[in-house]
Amino acid sequence: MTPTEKEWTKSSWKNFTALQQPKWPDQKEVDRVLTNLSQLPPLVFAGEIRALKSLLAKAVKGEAFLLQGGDCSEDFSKVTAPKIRETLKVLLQMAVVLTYAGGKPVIKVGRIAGQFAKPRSSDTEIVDGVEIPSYRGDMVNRPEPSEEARIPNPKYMLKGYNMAASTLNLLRAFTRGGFATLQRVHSWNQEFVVQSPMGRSYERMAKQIEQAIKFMETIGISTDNPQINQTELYTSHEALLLEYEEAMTRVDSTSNGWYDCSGHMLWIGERTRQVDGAHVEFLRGVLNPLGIKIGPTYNLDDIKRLVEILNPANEPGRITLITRLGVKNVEKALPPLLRGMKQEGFHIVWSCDPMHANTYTTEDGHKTRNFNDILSEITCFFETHWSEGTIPGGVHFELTGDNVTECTGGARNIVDDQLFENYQTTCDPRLNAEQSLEVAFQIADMIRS
Ligand SMILES: O=C[C@H](O)[C@H](O)COP(=O)(O)O
Ligand SMILES: C=C(OP(=O)(O)O)C(=O)O
Repeated sequence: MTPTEKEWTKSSWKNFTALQQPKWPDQKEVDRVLTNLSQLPPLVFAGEIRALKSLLAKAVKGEAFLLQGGDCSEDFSKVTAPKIRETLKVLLQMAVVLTYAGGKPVIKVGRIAGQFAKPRSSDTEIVDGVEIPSYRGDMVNRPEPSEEARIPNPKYMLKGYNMAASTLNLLRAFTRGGFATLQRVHSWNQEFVVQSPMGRSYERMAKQIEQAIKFMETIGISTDNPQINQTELYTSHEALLLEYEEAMTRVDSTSNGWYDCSGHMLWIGERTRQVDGAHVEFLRGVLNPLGIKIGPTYNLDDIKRLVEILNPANEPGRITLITRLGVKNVEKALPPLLRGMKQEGFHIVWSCDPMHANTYTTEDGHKTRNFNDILSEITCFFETHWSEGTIPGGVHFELTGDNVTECTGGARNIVDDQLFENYQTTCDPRLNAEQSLEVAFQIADMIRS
């Protein structure tokens, strides 16, 4: 049986194989948590989800650009006001750089307020010679390297809901309450970035924006409006834990459609996008915009089938294909994908994730990614789209507002031996604020020319 052969319900995914699910030790406790979750208020609203979808429909045509980014794996202990503010700042900075260069709206989507579950390559890992279960995200188990910490605990799903709610609450306050006003564009520059070459380029651009706003005010154009004073930041995460996603799925009373109200945009990962899998079955029935990760070993027919199943009406804005091919493969693997999908006439937002296929482990065991590889994959992504006549519609990053040392390279040229200095991620390496800004300026140069 493949998805679409039977009627969809929010639990029909249970008839299919669900990969990467936790092995909960106590099913009764899981059921209690899920009942509780299904009675709690939605985290986001159907109207907001629809608004994001219409913005993404613009990105299909090249009239807007998608910037998606945030933690690899959100950490409960870092759900604090300063951390949330720093992540927001870096996304705002990147967005303003891209808007200024590209001359089109930038759709800001955080990997935030729900990115608490991780698919893993292996169920176990060896720590100090002992085999223990892998860490699977804070909604499932704990990152500390002990057998006990790695036992899945269903109560963490409830905690994840609460963490997502607090994060969203603060994000809504920051984005609507004056913090994100373009009049404060200078203040988004982080202290540790200000003195760097990137920080100085940002300051110059911020000054020009400030002058433009002053000029508008001088000639009597009001700048007291939401376009200047407010912004929208949408949330996204990988829809991995199907029990949690099901519990957060509700019917919208205004449209009668089903929406997964755990986040605005959801994506399906490289490891769980089997055409006949439970994740595809679940996602085909909810109306949120969906991302699909595509790695270098993709099968073109599978991708076509996936898009048909998940978007039978070919609705623009519903599907974002997020290619994560790796610097070594992108030149070869991207053109046939673009041609194949173009031939079918699918409406797609094409986004580039230059992180996930460029990971390597250093001699002393740090998982990292090199800034130049990241940049080269992005460059090749843009150039290939331009030569194939398709539209590069967005980018997808693992990043943080903190001054971490997780990815090598960049203007400060972090080397392998320096990674230990401030290596904080619980899963994959993220760009720090300075590297994130640098990548935004590099993309800006590409789109400007
Ligand atoms: O973020 C993506 C995946 O969860 C991550 O890359 C998996 O890492 P692993 O290969 O160490 O399991
Ligand atoms: C797991 C992820 O990516 P992928 O499915 O592309 O490996 C991710 O983006 O967190």
